[in-house]
Amino acid sequence: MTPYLMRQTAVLLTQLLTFESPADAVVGAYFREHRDLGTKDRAWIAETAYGILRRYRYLSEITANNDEDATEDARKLILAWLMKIEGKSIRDLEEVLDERQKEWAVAIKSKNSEGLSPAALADVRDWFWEKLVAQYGEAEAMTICRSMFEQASLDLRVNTIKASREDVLTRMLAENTVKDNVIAVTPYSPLGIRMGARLNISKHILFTEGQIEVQDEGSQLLSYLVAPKRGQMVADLCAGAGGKTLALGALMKNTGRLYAFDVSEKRLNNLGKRLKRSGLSNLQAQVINNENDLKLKRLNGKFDRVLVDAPCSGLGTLRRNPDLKWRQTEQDVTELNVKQSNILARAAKLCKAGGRVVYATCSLLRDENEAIAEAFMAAHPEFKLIPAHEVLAQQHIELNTGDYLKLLPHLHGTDGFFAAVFEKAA
Ligand SMILES: C[S@@+](CC[C@H](N)C(=O)[O-])C[C@H]1O[C@@H](n2cnc3c(N)ncnc32)[C@H](O)[C@@H]1O
Repeated sequence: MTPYLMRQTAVLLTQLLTFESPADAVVGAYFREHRDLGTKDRAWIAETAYGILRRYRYLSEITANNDEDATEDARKLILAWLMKIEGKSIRDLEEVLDERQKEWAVAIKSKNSEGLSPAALADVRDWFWEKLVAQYGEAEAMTICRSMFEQASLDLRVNTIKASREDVLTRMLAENTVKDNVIAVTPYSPLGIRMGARLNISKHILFTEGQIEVQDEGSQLLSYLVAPKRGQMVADLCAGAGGKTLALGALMKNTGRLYAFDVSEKRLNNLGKRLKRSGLSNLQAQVINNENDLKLKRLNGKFDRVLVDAPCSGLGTLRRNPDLKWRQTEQDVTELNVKQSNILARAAKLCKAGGRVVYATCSLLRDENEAIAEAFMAAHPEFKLIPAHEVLAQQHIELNTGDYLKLLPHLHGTDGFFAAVFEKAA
């Protein structure tokens, strides 16, 4: 660490802590504006800033920031991060600190976690903590929150339209793609590869040629839960940039018809770019105004499978998006619940008799998960719940989390996901 790096990180952190935009967008824009920063410096700045976002509440409480000077507060947070989380001593940092910063360091050193609330120790907002405790109990809620302090692994999905997992693994091992070959198959997804070390895969030839995609193992499993068959009609109603759509297309072996809908043109454009690499030709993307868009009407009752990867709080992805802890409010979740129910109800109409609807989120909250699924079943007696583990077992994936698929980072090594499979009476 140098005074220069400290300054750069403090400026970036000050922007991040306004919580006006998603952290990945802020960091991306910052690096585009500071092209002079070298690779190592960028890595240090990004890792420090993300680390602080993960531990923001705890670090803020022990630095007792005064909120008067945002850059000064950011510098205190960096110091607290280095000392309390990275284990640096005042002596380690002495050379890079000015006199005032040394005083801050002495004050930070004297602080411990005594007197901090459980929510502060879990590093989440009170409302989220209370919901987690009500669902999981205090001990597991703490384990879940702490598991989100870790960086997520980099998971890849092999695109079976173009390659096999064996071939990709052999090639990566042969060329030493990851230093020390910290690379393995994923425990559950038959198409996943997990990289133990972070690297920029987007320039790798296997990526540019479309043989691999970046996709969390949990997200890969959701596509298996949809279990589309060759030649079927499948809709991805909230396709976004198409992480799951592309996986579905590959599972369909590029046959049948796959529709990708989303309200965001920008996200569907990103899907377009990924589609070119994928080699899929069975996919049609369409922007809709909302789930009641008239464009969907002619498709009522036509689909064998409908995936609702619903807009959600994203609170299962805090390892990757720690800023969501501070940006999402309880009110946001209540508003999302209305959208989630409406989109799921619309999916029910698109589904044909004997077909299936899969409802999924990357949230940990009952309000966005079980509560939506239960209300759906109560309002739609023509649908029955198919146990998720049975659907996975039929595809030789041994993973039993009960009738619903419920993935948690500390148990499954994936992001937090929820999914329910509903089948419409024939
Ligand atoms: C969880 S994200 C989807 C991620 C995507 N399936 C993937 O795997 O990359 C939810 C998506 O729902 C979209 N969305 C929000 N409201 C919608 C609506 N009423 N109808 C369809 N899509 C909607 C958002 O634009 C967002 O892209």
